[in-house]
Amino acid sequence: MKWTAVTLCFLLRDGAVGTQVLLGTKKTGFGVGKIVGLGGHVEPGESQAEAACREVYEEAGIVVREHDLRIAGQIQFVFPARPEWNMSTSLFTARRWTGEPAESDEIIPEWFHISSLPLERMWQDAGHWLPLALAEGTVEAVITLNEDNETVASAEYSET
Ligand SMILES: Nc1[nH]c(=O)nc2c1ncn2[C@H]1C[C@H](O)[C@@H](COP(=O)(O)OP(=O)(O)OP(=O)(O)O)O1
Repeated sequence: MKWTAVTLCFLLRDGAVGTQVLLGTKKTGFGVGKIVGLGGHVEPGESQAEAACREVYEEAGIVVREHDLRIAGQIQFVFPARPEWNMSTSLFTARRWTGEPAESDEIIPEWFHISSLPLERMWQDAGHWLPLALAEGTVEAVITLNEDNETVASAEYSET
């Protein structure tokens, strides 16, 4: 099976009323209209961490240094009806960065409380793995989508 290497990076900040995560509404491309994590394709010659930092900067104008990334796990997104969409996704979180989130051509960034994630506006599978990825451990998951490429056929995951 062919996997496209992609990343997702979740910036976290603590406020008076709990922890928030930076997500964003996708304006173009894959998952347009959905609220998603910042991230995207790993370019040739790039590490996954380098790609995560680059994508966060391109999508929201925020500078994250590689050593401030925490590895939060790995997800295989399987699209049996569109195998060319299969993605192997490296998850990261970060609590240190520089800059304020700014809208880009790709994303409208927005902070959300991790206790009230906008799951109804995200990929349906996010409810299976995102809360785990935002906790302190790591999550390993295989998410298989239905023929509609939207709803979840199966979700196998483990948390460490
Ligand atoms: N089922 C799924 N649930 C989810 O929450 N995120 C998913 C997903 N399947 C893919 N993703 C994420 C992983 C990756 O960060 C993103 C796809 O990469 P991109 O946003 O970079 O793609 P685009 O084609 O829009 O952009 P370019 O890389 O600029 O071509 O979608």
